[in-house]
Amino acid sequence: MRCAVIVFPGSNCDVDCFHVWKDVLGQPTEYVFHKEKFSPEDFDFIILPGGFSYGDYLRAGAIARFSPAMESVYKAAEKGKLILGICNGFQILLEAGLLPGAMMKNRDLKFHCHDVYLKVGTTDSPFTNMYLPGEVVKMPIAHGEGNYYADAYTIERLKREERIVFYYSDEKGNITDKANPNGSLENIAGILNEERNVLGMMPHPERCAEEILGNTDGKRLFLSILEYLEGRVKIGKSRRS
Ligand SMILES: NC(=O)CC[C@H](N)C(=O)O
Repeated sequence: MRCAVIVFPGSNCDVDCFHVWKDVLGQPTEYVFHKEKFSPEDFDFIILPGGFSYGDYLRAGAIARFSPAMESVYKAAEKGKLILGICNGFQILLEAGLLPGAMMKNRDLKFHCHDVYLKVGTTDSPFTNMYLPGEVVKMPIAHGEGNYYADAYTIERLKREERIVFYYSDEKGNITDKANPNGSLENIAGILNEERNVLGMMPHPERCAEEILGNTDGKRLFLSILEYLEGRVKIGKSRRS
């Protein structure tokens, strides 16, 4: 299944994402420079990687969302292609309006770089079908602007439609303020769009997708995508009003 990793000026997780899809999962993978456009038919899956696109000037993701490649990302999203935004990629998806809400600076104004526990909020998605409902996993975070905010109506809707994919939790899965590294509303670490083909998440699954890294909890996210793209799982069993 063909994957594009979009490279913005300042991306720094592009190589890791490329490596996971290409070498760990053995799938065709290409870099697409942010100035290039492509057709929705060219790829099955698109990654907006982490980093500091345009130096995080203005707000993280605020400039990158105007890149020519983003026009192609919009079109691909509309056609139902899978889009995964990790960290800065999530910030870009928010700025682009492909996901609802906004990121603010972490509540303690510090850059957080450490492992976190995450409670899986839904397995009914192309990205999380290989996890168990309510499972607790561990992934690294590394960001200064991960404090997710949305208005009360949007939060209510995200919950009702089971679009909160990961919550920051403690090791036992309790969603507490202490386990919240950045002040995100409802401990939100990742969300889906309404159609469930776009996921934005602050933790880095590509940094925990191989034994050699001491943690493979992120690998199942990429395996879930492959399961879905190869037609072995269907989504839409459990949800939506
Ligand atoms: N790892 C990343 O993607 C860096 C995140 C980012 N631009 C921030 O500090 O908020």
